[in-house]
Amino acid sequence: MSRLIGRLPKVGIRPVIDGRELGVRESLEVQTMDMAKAAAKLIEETLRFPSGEKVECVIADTTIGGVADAAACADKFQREGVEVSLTVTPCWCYGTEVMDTNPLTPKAVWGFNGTERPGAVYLAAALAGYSQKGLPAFGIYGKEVQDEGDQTIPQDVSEKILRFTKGALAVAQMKGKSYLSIGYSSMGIAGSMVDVNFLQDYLGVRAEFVESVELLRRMDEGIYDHDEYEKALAWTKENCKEGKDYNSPEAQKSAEQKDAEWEKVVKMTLICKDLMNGNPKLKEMGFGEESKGRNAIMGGFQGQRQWTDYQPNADFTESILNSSFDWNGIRQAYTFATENDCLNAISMLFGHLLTNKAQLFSDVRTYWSPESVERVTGKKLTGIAKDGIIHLINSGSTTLDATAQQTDADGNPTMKPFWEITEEEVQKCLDNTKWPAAIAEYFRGGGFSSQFKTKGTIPLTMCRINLVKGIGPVLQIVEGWSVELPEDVHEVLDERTNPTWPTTWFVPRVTGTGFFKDVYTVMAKWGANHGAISHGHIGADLISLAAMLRIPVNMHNVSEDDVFRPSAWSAFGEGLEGADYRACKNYGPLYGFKE
Ligand SMILES: C[C@H](O)[C@@H](O)[C@@H](O)C(=O)CO
Ligand SMILES: [Mn+2]
Repeated sequence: MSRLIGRLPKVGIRPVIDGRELGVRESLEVQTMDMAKAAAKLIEETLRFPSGEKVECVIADTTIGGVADAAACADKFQREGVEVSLTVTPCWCYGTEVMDTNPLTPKAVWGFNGTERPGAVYLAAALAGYSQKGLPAFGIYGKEVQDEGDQTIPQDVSEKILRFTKGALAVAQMKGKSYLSIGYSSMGIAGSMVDVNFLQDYLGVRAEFVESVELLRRMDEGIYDHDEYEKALAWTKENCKEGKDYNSPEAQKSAEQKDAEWEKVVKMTLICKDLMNGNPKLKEMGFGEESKGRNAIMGGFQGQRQWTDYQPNADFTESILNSSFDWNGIRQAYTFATENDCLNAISMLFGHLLTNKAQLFSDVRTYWSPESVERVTGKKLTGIAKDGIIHLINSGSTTLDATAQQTDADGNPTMKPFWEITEEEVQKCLDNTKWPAAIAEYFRGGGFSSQFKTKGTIPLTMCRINLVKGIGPVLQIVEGWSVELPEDVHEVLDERTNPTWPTTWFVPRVTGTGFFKDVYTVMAKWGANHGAISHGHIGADLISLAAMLRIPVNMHNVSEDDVFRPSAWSAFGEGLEGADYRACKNYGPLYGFKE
């Protein structure tokens, strides 16, 4: 396994019970503990961290029948590094006496839907207590009544347990880590004006700043692993084939200049990794401070313009970091934004922590109506693309995994967590990517952009956090699919924009109403120039995660049945989206401590 940084938070399971001894408690001990064990088994057998390790659960030493038991459990959880709390019970318990009062731990309560003992009544009492005390908790209650001895976890319950746990673990993994800003504001892009207080208050993430000149210093002074550099350069020459040079003959660089640029972009990649997470090799070389890194769970590179006017762009660096492999083999993808768009990096991090997969970073560039496509290509869009497509494209930062050259068990194109990716699939991702010289009018300093197109049809979810003065952060989410256009249509559309960059043709799932009226409206409602795109339909997971972080969702196309938020959200009224805004405002940022 290849963990990038940090501790692995554990999931604490709290079996709560009716505390009345001499009959009631004793009769429930086994059933209650068994529920805890079943929940732990489900979580441990299903969930993994993006670094590949299995998620670990910690069960309280005893069932919890009153406040003394609850306190003993809280102590154990603290000792064991528990940062997520799931309470389970089949019976009546004393609501606030057995509750978990840690305000920073995301919480859920699963009340067994049976008839012999009132688990659901306890759930209602518990959730009322959590609401009254301002500690939002997710309530989990199966749709169908189960018999007393039934130890299975129904499908609807397991879905909710896993959705809650994935989101809560994402919250816990971010906490205490850093966003590493290399350079600062890029081309006036608001998302690159890193908002230190937003990171701190909402995510528990600190902002770390490094001036890009540090890359020059480390290159000039040889502060990188020289053996790794030789290996990386050889691998790059072997696997990263230069594409067509689209520059005018006068603007084209010589082969020697290009070779020198390749050497630089490879060094930049090594150095950015070291800046994020450190490297023991540097300590051996006498650079103790540099060897430590910045504890970064994500980062971004300004590039444009001061750096790129002068030096090769970081497209290679960004694409390789965001991929699930490099010269060292198959590994966890980094989360690394181009144009230092911190808000897009956070959106990518959400996707990465929820799916364990590498993420795409794109400009949400062009809405192509069927009419426009027909006008410029003479061809009609067909299949799922028939009502229009959105061109996702950007220099740098899109993972090479997004070539979608990996396959699932049924042979369909997909993107996978790194531990499921094979060497052959890595090779196919690389073989389907070319590296054309950067367009000189944008990138005077040169460099190489990754050029590929995403295979269709794979399910995708695009999301994006935006900061809105007066509200704070809001999250937008759109589920859809990649679509592959016939080569002649692709070429005409691609050549009109920047053919040196990676393209994903995206079809959002539209509903005919509101923000999802049609493809045009989805594009028109997008809140910024960038989107973070994850493989899979993960809108519901993102919605639950956003609620944990008190970030309202301003736009999504997830079915109402799949929207799962803390039970207190129902107290803010019936319209789900308006209630989400009111609830997030009421609770405020998770780490926004005020006097
Ligand atoms: C080359 C240009 O400056 C691009 O980088 C620009 O179109 C963007 O990506 C803006 O987000
Ligand atoms: Mn961009």
